[in-house]
Amino acid sequence: MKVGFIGTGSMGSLLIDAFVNAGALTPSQITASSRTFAKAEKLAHRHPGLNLSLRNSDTAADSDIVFICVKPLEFKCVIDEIRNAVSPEQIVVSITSPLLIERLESELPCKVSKIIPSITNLVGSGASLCIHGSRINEEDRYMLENLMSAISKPLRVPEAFTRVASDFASCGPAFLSYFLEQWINAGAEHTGMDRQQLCELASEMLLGTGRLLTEGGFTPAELQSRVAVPGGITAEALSLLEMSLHNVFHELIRTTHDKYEEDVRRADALFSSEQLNRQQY
Ligand SMILES: NC(=O)C1=CN([C@@H]2O[C@H](COP(=O)(O)OP(=O)(O)OC[C@H]3O[C@@H](n4cnc5c(N)ncnc54)[C@H](OP(=O)(O)O)[C@@H]3O)[C@@H](O)[C@H]2O)C=CC1
Ligand SMILES: O=C(O)[C@@H]1CCC=N1
Repeated sequence: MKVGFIGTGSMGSLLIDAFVNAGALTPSQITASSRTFAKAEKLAHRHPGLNLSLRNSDTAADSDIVFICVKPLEFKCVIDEIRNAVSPEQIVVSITSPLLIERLESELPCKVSKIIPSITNLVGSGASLCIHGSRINEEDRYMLENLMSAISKPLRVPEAFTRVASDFASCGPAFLSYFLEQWINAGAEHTGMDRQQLCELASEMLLGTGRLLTEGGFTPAELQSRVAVPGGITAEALSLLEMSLHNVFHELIRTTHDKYEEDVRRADALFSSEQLNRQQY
């Protein structure tokens, strides 16, 4: 199996590092191209044997599966470059959610899926969200999800729920890290304890909490009631959080969904305006 990566910025290189480190792909199975070629060269230096292409169309033509790892508004440019280089048996995977499957299928003559990774996949953890297009068959699904299972827990989600699922799986590490950073800073400022040590404590706590929620059989509500002894310190602080953060999570979901809708519209408009031009001439 040959796998291509178009765009070796943060996520493109993370996926290549993760697949190679997990032994799921050898460097010689991979071809990469990127706008700033030096970023692709850096990867080839890290993974001797990895193939580089100057043109996205060559990356696409050389691969059974092509991951497109660019930002939503950069997508059209890439699609225009690869449209004539892919054939019906190849699979193009978008790692960004605002490009809709319907749009990708109408623009490309091949099979398409969206697979939304997470920074947690770098350490072989966290989920990857799989949304498969109508041309993907059972064998393709198995191949894609088997590949993703080397670095993550692949979960199928309906396209309509991509945003909320991605809020947790992909944005979540940033949200939780923000929460921890504020908490660590406050702890250090109030008590004088070393930030680094607090960060170590917080990180171990997060890891343990994740394990209790996955392997330990706890729900978030059960964890809270087990820790917060009646009349104790945790209960007091939980009441404060309940009062202070009550509405924040509804607003968070609204915010991510509004931005997503805007990105869908803007990414789609790039394709639609050209379609209109094509119809006029
Ligand atoms: N960051 C995250 O945790 C997650 C991100 N994603 C999605 O991944 C996508 C990429 O994000 P991220 O990797 O952080 O972004 P980056 O900007 O770091 O990476 C995008 C890369 O694509 C390159 N690029 C842009 N246009 C082209 C082109 N026409 N041909 C070849 N390469 C091109 C850019 O080149 P140049 O270096 O010149 O800018 C850049 O290196 C986003 O859409 C995001 O939604 C999904 C899940 C998690
Ligand atoms: O911030 C973003 O747009 C991307 C989507 C998921 C994680 N990062």
